[in-house]
Amino acid sequence: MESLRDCTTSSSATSTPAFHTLRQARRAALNRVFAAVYSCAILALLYHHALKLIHSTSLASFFISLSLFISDIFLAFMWVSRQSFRMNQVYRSEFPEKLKEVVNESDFPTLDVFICTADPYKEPPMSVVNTALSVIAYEYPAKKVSVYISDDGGSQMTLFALMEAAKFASHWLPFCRKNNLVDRSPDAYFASNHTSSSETEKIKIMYESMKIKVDNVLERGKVDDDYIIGEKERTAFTKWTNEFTRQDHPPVIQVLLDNSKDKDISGHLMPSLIYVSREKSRTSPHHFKAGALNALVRVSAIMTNAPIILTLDCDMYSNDPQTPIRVLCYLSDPKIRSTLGYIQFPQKFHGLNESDIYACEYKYLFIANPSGMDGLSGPNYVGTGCFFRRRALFGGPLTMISPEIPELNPDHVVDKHIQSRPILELAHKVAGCNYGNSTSWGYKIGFKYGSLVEDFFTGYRLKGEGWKAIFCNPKRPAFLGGVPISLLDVLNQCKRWVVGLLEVVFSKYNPMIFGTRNIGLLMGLAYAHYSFWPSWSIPTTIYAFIPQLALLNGVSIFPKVSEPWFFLYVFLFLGAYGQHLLEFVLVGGTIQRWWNDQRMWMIRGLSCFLFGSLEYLLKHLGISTTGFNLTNKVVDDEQSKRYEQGVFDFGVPSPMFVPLVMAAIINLAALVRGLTKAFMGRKLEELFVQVFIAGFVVVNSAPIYEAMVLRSDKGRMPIKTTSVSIFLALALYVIFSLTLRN
Ligand SMILES: O=c1ccn([C@@H]2O[C@H](COP(=O)(O)OP(=O)(O)O[C@H]3O[C@H](CO)[C@@H](O)[C@H](O)[C@H]3O)[C@@H](O)[C@H]2O)c(=O)[nH]1
Ligand SMILES: [Mn+2]
Repeated sequence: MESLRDCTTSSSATSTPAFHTLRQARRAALNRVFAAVYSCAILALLYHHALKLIHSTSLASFFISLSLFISDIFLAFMWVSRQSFRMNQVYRSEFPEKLKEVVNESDFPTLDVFICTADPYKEPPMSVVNTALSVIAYEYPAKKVSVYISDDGGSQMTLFALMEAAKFASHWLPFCRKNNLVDRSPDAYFASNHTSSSETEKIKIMYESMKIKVDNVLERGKVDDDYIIGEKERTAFTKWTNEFTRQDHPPVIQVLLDNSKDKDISGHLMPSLIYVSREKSRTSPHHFKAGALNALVRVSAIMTNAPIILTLDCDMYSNDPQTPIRVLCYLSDPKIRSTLGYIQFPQKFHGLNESDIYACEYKYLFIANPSGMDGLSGPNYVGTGCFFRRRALFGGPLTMISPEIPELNPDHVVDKHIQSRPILELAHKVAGCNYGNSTSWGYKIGFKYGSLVEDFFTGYRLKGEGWKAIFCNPKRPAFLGGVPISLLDVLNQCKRWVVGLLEVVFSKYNPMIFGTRNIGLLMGLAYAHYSFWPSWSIPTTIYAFIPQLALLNGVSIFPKVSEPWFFLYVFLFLGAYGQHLLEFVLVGGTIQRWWNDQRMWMIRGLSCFLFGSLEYLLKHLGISTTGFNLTNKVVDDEQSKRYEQGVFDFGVPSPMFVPLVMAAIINLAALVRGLTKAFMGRKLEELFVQVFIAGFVVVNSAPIYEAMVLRSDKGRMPIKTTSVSIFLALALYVIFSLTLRN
């Protein structure tokens, strides 16, 4: 890194062109004006609610008004905090080509890549292999790249797959270089429209046979003797004794490629590839992914100690071999270097269906909002596709916190060979499960413990320490990951996030207090917006049931169409939805995907946000212990066919579906009731807003009705869920009606 700094300061003296530029979004001013107008409308609405509360005539009407008031306060808070993303959106461009002309390769800093995996059955080893190969094949000096795989599953199958990958790499790397490939994940390449030649066929056969071997091993559940060829490999597998389980085992560190001596078939050196499975013991906490990353920070410090660290999830392969050079465009800039903690690329996905039915693209979370935070002090860390300065993990820019041994220091120069005895011994020691426990790892240094969204929490804490970050969103996505393709997987993932976010809310680092004080009002609000995500469930649940139950009982709770307040509601609704649609389309979304995005917000509000909050409560009270439930990455054929057709997958019963089905039923009933009244000639003036909301929910619930009544495939709504929900919806109706009458 030192050398890079030298080279760029000297080149900037001769006024080299900038390697990156920044542009402010043109609509910032417009956004601010709209924000001012919309704020007035919100204040008027709250005033209207206050009046209604004061003038309520019965206990029931008081409670209804109160519930609407509370919902709108939450919506108002979410709206206000969201404005922080809209105040100063910026767009960046980088010029890697220019950098390559000016900076010498030998001055490039070294790079340590971390890839996390945790379970061979939920995260297929072949997907880890593809991710690993895609970064091993980076267009970056091989001598400067080391790829570390953290295997929290402690699986010999994963190690075996990576051994195979190391062998395959010696053919794959020259092939990529020679044909100048951009798709360097073999799976992505072979699935793409590639040119066919005898050479391609040969390498494809090689790839397929590796795949068959790896899948065979996975099927058998262990690595049979006939698959083990070399002596070195045999010794590696002897670690898997009878006592070895994934929760209880010694550390395993295996150097599979060594960039000081291993060459590919064309005689070029290859990057290092190192398998690490940290020690596990049932009696010591392992802190899930944050723990795994910290173990890698330590092990890599001992072995290579690169100043730049790239973190990747096992399913996020590189989609552009130039990415590290793009990153250098920022890291080499002396003007921003001193406080630059990390550079985050957006999470983008392959294999989304056309209308993205589950809205897993998370356009706001991964694209629109980060460019807003980038105009402040930088995007949040999203766990993958992020280049860190190693130094940023050791205290603030001005207040370096030294680790307990000098070898872990970010400045330490490794002067021994990675396979030398002292290095391997120390690496095993720092991969020990008790190693981090008595030190500041996870609290003051490294990735931060204490939240299931360790990424969100770590990025936020780094900002608090004074680090800045950059959002880098090139046209060709730098990384591509997989998305869950069944509704339950989507909701479970989001539920875990909710638990993690609430852990941040109820810690001493609450963004509204600690955040606004330490990282500025707007940044604090931005982090607050995320950490209060679960609170969406409150307005969503209230709006999904109260107006409709009131409608079923013929009680009007919103302004009449002829009243001026009605227009306030119209403005608030159209303003919010209109702005959402506009922003969504501006970041490249289609109208259909926008529709599904807003639908998923309703769905999440009634399911994972609600259940996640409950789970947090149980965890907090010590009643349950939720851990990091991995997102499933294995797909069955039928399921993926349904996904491709854009059909919702319910399949297995889950309590999270119950409120969804209840809402679908109650809204349909309310709509029918409202419409029959209208047909019978009664004026709907008083009930119009309620009928409209019911209608809106019904339209959004179309896939639920279909799954309940029309479908017979395996992804249909389980009968059990439907019947429980019908019963509960009836009960809710009866209770509500009785309360209204008393
Ligand atoms: O004990 C654990 C648990 C998970 N992981 C790894 O963490 C990554 C993310 O897990 P996944 O199940 O894919 O979670 P997602 O919800 O899809 O991931 C998002 O949310 C996580 C926080 O909840 C972040 O860590 C991720 O980077 C972010 O993409 C995977 O590579 C896992 O192998 C571990 O290494 N050890
Ligand atoms: Mn994931």
